[in-house]
Amino acid sequence: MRMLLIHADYLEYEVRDKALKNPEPISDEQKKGRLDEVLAVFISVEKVDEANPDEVVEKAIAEIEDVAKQVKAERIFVYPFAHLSSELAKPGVALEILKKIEEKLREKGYEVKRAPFGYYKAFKLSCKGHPLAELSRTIVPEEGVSK
Ligand SMILES: C[C@@H](O)[C@H](N)C(=O)N[C@H]1[C@@H](O)[C@H](n2cnc3c(N)ncnc32)O[C@@H]1CO
Repeated sequence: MRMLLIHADYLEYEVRDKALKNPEPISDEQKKGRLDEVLAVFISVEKVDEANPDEVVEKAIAEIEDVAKQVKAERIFVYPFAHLSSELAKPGVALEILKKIEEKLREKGYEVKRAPFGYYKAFKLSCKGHPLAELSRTIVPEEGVSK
């Protein structure tokens, strides 16, 4: 999994066209979204993650929470982003992993939004520009370690 983490004044998106034949079904309300004072997390789920999705979710939560605490962000925007890797996981697996990340961050008390999966989206992002405002993380499941 590849993550780009941007601490921002705001992130807003608007759904445009389908980017997959069967994108995630969404309500009219989900066609636009915005969060202010947010840690935006752009995530590419990778093929290697398919070996142990639960472990990758746990590691992603730990990394995201570590950065959120450092930048004192209480809102997190989980943003599916297929452009951080050339070895993408299948859409079905990727969506399940992204949903689990969203749910677990919410359980930890963060205000969380997740941008719709499987669409082209316009977005506006206002990066704060401080030294920790732009970070990236790479997460891989342990080789062959079964739970
Ligand atoms: C296109 C661009 O504007 C938009 N931002 C976009 O990337 N859309 C992606 C993700 O929402 C999702 N998607 C599919 N596979 C994956 C994956 N492995 N990991 C993350 N997202 C995925 O499906 C879309 C097409 O790849």
